[in-house]
Amino acid sequence: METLPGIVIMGASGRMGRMLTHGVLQSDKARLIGCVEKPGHPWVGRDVGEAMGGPRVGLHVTDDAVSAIAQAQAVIDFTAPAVTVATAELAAQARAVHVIGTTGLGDEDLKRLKAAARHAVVVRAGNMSLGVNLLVQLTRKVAAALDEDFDIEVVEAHHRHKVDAPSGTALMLGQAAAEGRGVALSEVEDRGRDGITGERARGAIGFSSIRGGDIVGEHDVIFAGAGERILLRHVATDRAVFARGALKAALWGQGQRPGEYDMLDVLGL
Ligand SMILES: NC(=O)C1=CN([C@@H]2O[C@H](COP(=O)(O)OP(=O)(O)OC[C@H]3O[C@@H](n4cnc5c(N)ncnc54)[C@H](O)[C@@H]3O)[C@@H](O)[C@H]2O)C=CC1
Ligand SMILES: O=C(O)C1=N[C@H](C(=O)O)C[C@H](O)C1
Repeated sequence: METLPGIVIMGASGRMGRMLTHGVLQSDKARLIGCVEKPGHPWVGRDVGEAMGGPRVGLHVTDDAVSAIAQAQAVIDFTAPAVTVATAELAAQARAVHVIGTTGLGDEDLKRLKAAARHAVVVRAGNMSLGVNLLVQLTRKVAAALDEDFDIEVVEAHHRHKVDAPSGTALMLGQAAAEGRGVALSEVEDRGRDGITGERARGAIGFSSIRGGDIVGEHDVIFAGAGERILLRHVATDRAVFARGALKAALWGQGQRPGEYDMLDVLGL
């Protein structure tokens, strides 16, 4: 069915790349037209189905991102900041929807994504699951309802291979809490406590990160007052929740005007 949007997966052999490849292959709403890996990766040149340990699917993994993306209607990208910024330029040239799950992007990276979004649809979120995006909205509401007598702490836990901290999700939750309180996150965030830190600053939003084993992704937002605590929690047990959200975003983005969007736009939350 040539009319279904053609999707390219960046970082196809990664933890998320495999989930995404599987998800698009299973979908009756999209076609998998490209799987990209970095030059020299052992999967390059192999059939992606076989590389994943299953039957052949007739699509070979490539390291030629330029040619793959030129044919795409959407590119799904859960890789690393430098790869994502380079991919944004290719997706913009192809006018393809760029769905970005990559976290750990810096201010300079974000500027370059904004530039790409002048020409194409860019959907970016530190977490693409329905549950976390709902939690973002709940966090904003609870933070707006409580004053600074309630201390806000965001605690996240991930697998031992994760390279960035705090997680992209923790930052989304911290941002929502700050917006609920009507303050700038940059003014109140408190990261990486160690040593004699002094008492907690009133109004601070604290972040803590746990890394270990195969934890998929867990996030708590704690509102700690005198004599009571409210805990909002999301636990991901299967990366398929992120892949489902990313595919939904790739399909939603077809026909949207160029610009920057997030999963709240996609999910209508
Ligand atoms: N927004 C969300 O819902 C989620 C975001 N993430 C984020 O996605 C990113 C990737 O996470 P994982 O899959 O766990 O990492 P991973 O390390 O398993 O996968 C990254 C893949 O990108 C590939 N890659 C590196 N350079 C490349 C290049 N030039 N071209 C093509 N591929 C290249 C690597 O070889 C690797 O296979 C991280 O930033 C993570 O935080 C992860 C899960 C959910
Ligand atoms: O690296 C991961 O694995 C995850 N990264 C995202 C994040 O940084 O929040 C989303 C999810 O929690 C898994």
